[in-house]
Amino acid sequence: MLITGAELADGRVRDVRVRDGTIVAVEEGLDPVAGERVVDGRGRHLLPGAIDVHVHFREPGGSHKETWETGSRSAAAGGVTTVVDQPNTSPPTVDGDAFDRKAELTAASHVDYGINGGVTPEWDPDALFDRPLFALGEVFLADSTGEMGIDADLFAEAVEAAAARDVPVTVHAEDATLFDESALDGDLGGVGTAANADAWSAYRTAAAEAAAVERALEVGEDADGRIHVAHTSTPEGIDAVAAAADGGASVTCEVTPHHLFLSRENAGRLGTFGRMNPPLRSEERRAGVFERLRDGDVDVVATDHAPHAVDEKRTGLADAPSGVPGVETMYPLLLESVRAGELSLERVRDVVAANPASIFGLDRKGRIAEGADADLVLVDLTSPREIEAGALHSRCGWTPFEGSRGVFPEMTVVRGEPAYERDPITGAEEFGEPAGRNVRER
Ligand SMILES: NC(=O)N[C@@H](CC(=O)O)C(=O)O
Ligand SMILES: [Zn+2]
Ligand SMILES: [Zn+2]
Repeated sequence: MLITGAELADGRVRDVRVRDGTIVAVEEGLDPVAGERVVDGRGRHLLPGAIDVHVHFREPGGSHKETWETGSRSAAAGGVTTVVDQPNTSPPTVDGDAFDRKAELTAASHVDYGINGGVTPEWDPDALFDRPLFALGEVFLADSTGEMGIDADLFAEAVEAAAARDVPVTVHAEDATLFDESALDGDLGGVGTAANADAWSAYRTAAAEAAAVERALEVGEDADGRIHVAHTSTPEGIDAVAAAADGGASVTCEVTPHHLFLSRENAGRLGTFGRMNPPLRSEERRAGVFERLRDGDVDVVATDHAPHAVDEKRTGLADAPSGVPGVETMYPLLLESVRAGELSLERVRDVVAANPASIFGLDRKGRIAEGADADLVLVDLTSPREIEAGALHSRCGWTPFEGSRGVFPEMTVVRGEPAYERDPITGAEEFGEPAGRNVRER
């Protein structure tokens, strides 16, 4: 495949040649060779495929919410070429058998993947570390979907075990002792009202995140381990990680599209569909998180793609499961911010591709350069579309970003094979055969 005349994130206009799944040339004036497919990239941008280090594809155990096939289809259509699946499936990915079972299901994946190992009192670290594990995580410091919250001692033990093998630990940082139980008492205004939806944000406080981030950083430092804080939802959490990193610690943080683009002001519209952990924050905190993305303290944007069925989300606040889908809309929303002049394209490239690749040691991924895997996304920054659930591919069938604008891929390529293509003229879509490969297999 030869992609001609596309602009790269740094402004260079280049032809990119792909052979046997690898980028073999990034040059000007390349001529097609016999039999080579030529893709006209003129007027478009060519970007590295996103590496989404935080998804919940729900299998095994939750196939009515999402499957490896539907989740990875959604990823490909959103320009995500590698996903990392989290362990709160059923059974949880905490031992060798559970890991192997999940690994079999990934045969349906349209994109490359990593499988994380989880930590519960029953976990089997030797069996997990023996396998092509992506990383530990998310390790839950408080209960979330799957009730995998663990205590301080087990957390320290897990971080030490990972540090001994130089494996990073992705942490869900909330401290349940600092949740405000009173926020869930009394009259919550009934299902579907703004007061009802907003109670979740009042309950799972910003202070609970800050305290847990501090604890994770301390434990990481004591063990000389590598800590990656998942879905950091507050400026305070991001600043704590940045300060520790400045002090020389091996720590990074991730933020989600929902904490960047939604706030408690959207609670009325979203109702229980806006319930997730950590919860939506004030508009002021949301703006602070976005500022830190723009200015450099945020290392990674990852989706925490956490699909639940519509009828599950429609129950009352107390019963609705936490989590929102997002794997297909992350790159589009960020690219729309680029189009609007709010973020630079290089910054977006770094947080979705280059940084996750370097933090998690994916040497062949996250960049457009000779010798790298040909994981590529072609986009037309002049053509945003309105986000509609009906046009997305997740099995869950809804999105918290309904009605927002996004710049969606024209084409997504995984190791040289088209995983998704949209005909810009007819709008018709095509998906390639499942091609996913464990990024730790090599
Ligand atoms: N974020 C969520 O609210 N839910 C996630 C679990 C998690 O990431 O905490 C899920 O798996 O549903
Ligand atoms: Zn989490
Ligand atoms: Zn998660």
